[in-house]
Amino acid sequence: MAEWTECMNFGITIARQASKVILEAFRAKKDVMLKSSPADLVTETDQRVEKMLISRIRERYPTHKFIGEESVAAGEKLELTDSPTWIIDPIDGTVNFVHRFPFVAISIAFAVNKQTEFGIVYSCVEDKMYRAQRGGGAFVNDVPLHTSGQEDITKSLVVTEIGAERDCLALCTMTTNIMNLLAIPIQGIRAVGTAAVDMVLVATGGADAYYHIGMHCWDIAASALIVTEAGGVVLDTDGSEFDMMSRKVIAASSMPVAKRIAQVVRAFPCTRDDEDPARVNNGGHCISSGL
Ligand SMILES: O=P(O)(O)O[C@H]1[C@H](O)[C@@H](O)[C@H](O)[C@@H](O)[C@@H]1O
Ligand SMILES: [Mg+2]
Ligand SMILES: [Mg+2]
Repeated sequence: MAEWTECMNFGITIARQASKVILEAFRAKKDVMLKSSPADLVTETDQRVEKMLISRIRERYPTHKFIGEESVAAGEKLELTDSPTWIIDPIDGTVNFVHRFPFVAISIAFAVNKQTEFGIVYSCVEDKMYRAQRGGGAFVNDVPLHTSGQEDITKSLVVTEIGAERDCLALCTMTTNIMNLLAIPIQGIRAVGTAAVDMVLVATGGADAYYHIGMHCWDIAASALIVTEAGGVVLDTDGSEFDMMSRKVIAASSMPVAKRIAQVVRAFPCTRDDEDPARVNNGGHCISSGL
């Protein structure tokens, strides 16, 4: 664990540097581009911040590998090997960034032998630095984090996102999931607009669970470790073992809450992050039945 502390501290330093670029652009006029749907946005700042993070890391750790959201969007192969790999979302919550909705985060995970060794989520506008090292606990601005430990789904506040999909199958699935959870009943549904912040709220105890279908490894790899190091549970939406490439996740305060959500929530078909998007006729996005 201590072996990667120096890397994590470097990640924290460059996240703070990148945040300055994001906050300066946050207030400025933005040129917005679309990716996989009318709600899947990217700006020049997303691309610039990712390039800045990767070049600074590469300068210090020339043998390390990268999985970056915008590098993959530009055609780079998404492959997690046993090599030390930085998994980066330069701006998580780009729709929020474009609208100046004050929740945008930099998410940086670091994996070796396909196991996440540390995770950093920097919520820039809030100035909250969430971090965790495997086996070392979870912290926000150096204060220890613990989940709520809630085991009763009827006393739970659940966070989710509608995501970027706008096809009928995805929208029907997402809204049906929300309706079925509310009918249990749970005490509320929230959506912050950034998967990374949604998920670290479970680590803070401010939410009792988060689930989502369709996000990517760079959205959640860091926050998944932060949740487990805060005493939480992270599973696939079908209740099986979490796999950061599956694009389906439940993060919860306890196993009973996680398992209860897995009983209710249904996923729509999604290509895995590590599947060749060329094999899928919609550019690697979640498959729509065209209903
Ligand atoms: O803002 P980005 O990095 O694109 O990540 C968002 C993702 O695109 C959406 O589909 C999810 O619903 C959000 O929670 C992610 O933050
Ligand atoms: Mg993201
Ligand atoms: Mg992003």
